Amino acid sequence: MKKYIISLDQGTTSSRVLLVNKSGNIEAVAQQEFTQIYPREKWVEHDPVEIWNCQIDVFKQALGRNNIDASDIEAIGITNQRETTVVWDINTGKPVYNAIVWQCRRTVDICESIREKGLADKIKAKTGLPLDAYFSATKIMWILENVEGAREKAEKGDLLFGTIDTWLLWNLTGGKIHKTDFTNASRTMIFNIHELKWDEELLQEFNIPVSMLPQVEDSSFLYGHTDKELFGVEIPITGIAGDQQSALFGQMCLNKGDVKNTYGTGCFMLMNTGEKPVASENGLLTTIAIARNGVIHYALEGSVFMAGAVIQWLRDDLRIISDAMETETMALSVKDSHGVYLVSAFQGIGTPYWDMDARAGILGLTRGAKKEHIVRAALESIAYRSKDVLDVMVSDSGIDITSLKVDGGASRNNFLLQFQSDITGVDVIRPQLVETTAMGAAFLAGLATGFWKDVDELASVWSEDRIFSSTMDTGTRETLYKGWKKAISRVINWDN
Ligand SMILES: Nc1ncnc2c1ncn2[C@@H]1O[C@H](COP(=O)(O)OP(=O)(O)O)[C@@H](O)[C@H]1O
Ligand SMILES: O=P(O)(O)OC[C@H](O)CO
Repeated sequence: MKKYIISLDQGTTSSRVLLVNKSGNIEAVAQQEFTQIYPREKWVEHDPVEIWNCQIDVFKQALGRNNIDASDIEAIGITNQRETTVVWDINTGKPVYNAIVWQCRRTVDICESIREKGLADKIKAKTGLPLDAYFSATKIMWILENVEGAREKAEKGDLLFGTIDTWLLWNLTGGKIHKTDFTNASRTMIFNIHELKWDEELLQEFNIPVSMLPQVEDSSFLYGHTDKELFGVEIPITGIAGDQQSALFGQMCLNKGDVKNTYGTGCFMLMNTGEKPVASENGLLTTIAIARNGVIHYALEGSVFMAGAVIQWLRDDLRIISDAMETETMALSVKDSHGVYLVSAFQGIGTPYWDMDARAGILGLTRGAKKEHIVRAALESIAYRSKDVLDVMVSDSGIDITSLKVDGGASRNNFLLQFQSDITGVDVIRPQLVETTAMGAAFLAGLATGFWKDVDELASVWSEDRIFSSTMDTGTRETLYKGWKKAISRVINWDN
């Protein structure tokens, strides 16, 4: 019996590898950061070759440091930063341009010209996504229009497109397999989430040749085997999911109404809405949660751009803390925020306000305000923004949320989670393993091979660390949240 599942977690700033055993314990972790490329204001790129090398290096490190033989690996699961776009030449395997990262705003003008053609509603109806530069479609268009010779090659069928999962899969299989899974496809803005295929009409509108696109498969599926050259043995690759969907699965949010919130640089909240897609009236995305055994589950997704990043700002720019860990003690050293609110609209504000002209502010300061109050207000702002998203998720889905599973770096902060519960009135559940993103891909890979028999077996792997329940009375909750809404109203449209 093979001993391990390997999870490759290719994130926006680093590549990680986790080695998971049958009991669901993590036996080894390796991680490496890679270069962020900012060629111009608001442009963000990664070098796909560096990403590949970095991912394979950490893979080999994880095996080498722990004396693991590749023949002991049952299967590989891949989870990845989503939307980030790579286009490469089928003949050379070389990218024709850097990867255009999900954060990159270079295609805002392309989006505007698509909007002028009156296509926004159609795009939302077909793909579940608002027309935005965030998603892959306009990034592919940009490469085809701006990289010399790319359009001609693409028309001849010589170029391939992939999100990062597809790029890693292609390289792991020695250039043999060009596939993706439904969760990643649902982030491209060219995938019809109802018909479950690339949308011919949108492809025509965007002038993207269908020959570039990967075949779409279930998230738990035998995609192919690693090239023997890499590890001396051929290891099956049997799981793929975008990182937020992988975290949803890793949190065992398998049923309609289950919700998770990941507190990282930003916050991503996803609710499993079951086998039917739910359209949002309030700026949430409708996306594919997971595809297993031929069954699709959909999700509603809301995101907050600045969450843990606010804490980094306090540390690196305001310099009122030296470590993120300090914020918990500082916040607890004062009895409240002393009326201070911090709205972290540094780059505009998303769900449900969607105002790119909003700017950040620290409001309600009096002469008695201390840095502890500002730190507390910063942590509270993460919880207030998550409540903003949670409230519209309830109204759009018609499903009452009674508990919220949490993960991500900032979910280590007990003050934050207690305040999250207080301000929402919802139980906040932190699992023992906060590596849920990587675990989700490991679970998907292990389920496909029978390493784990079924999800019931996995349910015993997931265990709770702590539940935070509200101790705040309704009156206080309402007063505080009213103050938050007032603070929001002051920063809206600031830069206009
Ligand atoms: N104890 C803490 N309290 C508050 N924020 C924290 C704490 N520890 C880490 N963070 C924040 O969490 C983020 C890192 O979380 P992580 O899940 O690694 O993010 P990402 O995957 O987006 O890089 C950072 O922005 C950091 O400021
Ligand atoms: O790599 P992360 O954790 O910042 O996640 C990025 C998201 O997938 C973008 O949609």
